[in-house]
Amino acid sequence: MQNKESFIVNRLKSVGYAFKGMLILIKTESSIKIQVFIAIIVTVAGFVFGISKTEWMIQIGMIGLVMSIEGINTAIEYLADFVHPQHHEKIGLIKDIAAGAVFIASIIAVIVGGFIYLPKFL
Ligand SMILES: Nc1ncnc2c1ncn2[C@@H]1O[C@H](COP(=O)(O)OP(=O)(O)OP(=O)(O)O)[C@@H](O)[C@H]1O
Repeated sequence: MQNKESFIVNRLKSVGYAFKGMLILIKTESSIKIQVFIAIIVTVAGFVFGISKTEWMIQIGMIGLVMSIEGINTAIEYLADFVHPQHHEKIGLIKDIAAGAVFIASIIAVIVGGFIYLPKFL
């Protein structure tokens, strides 16, 4: 019983740490602030254009995809600066690849956004 309780307490603590990490990300990273702003704009657009339930699910999925990869990219940047604060070609490569992942997700999100909203104007 004690084991089960400590399991639940540990899970709750982990959720708390993850929540703290999310707040740090939103408070300190300018790129994620821009993404939050875009997420608000497309959410408002979703209501204005009355997008379908499926379109909402896809839109929310895209927002989650971009923001979560941005979070991982930020963590990689912090880790890279921590393990090697000096300028190094490999650190630059690691950071560029991590940023490339965000770029891929963002391009996909823009294309998906086009599929959702362009027909509303045509
Ligand atoms: N220590 C380093 N050694 C080599 N190149 C680096 C180093 N730090 C950064 N760079 C290069 O500069 C670019 C920008 O790095 P930086 O850490 O400022 O990321 P950023 O994309 O500006 O991040 P942010 O999301 O915080 O705006 C990297 O993608 C990399 O090409």
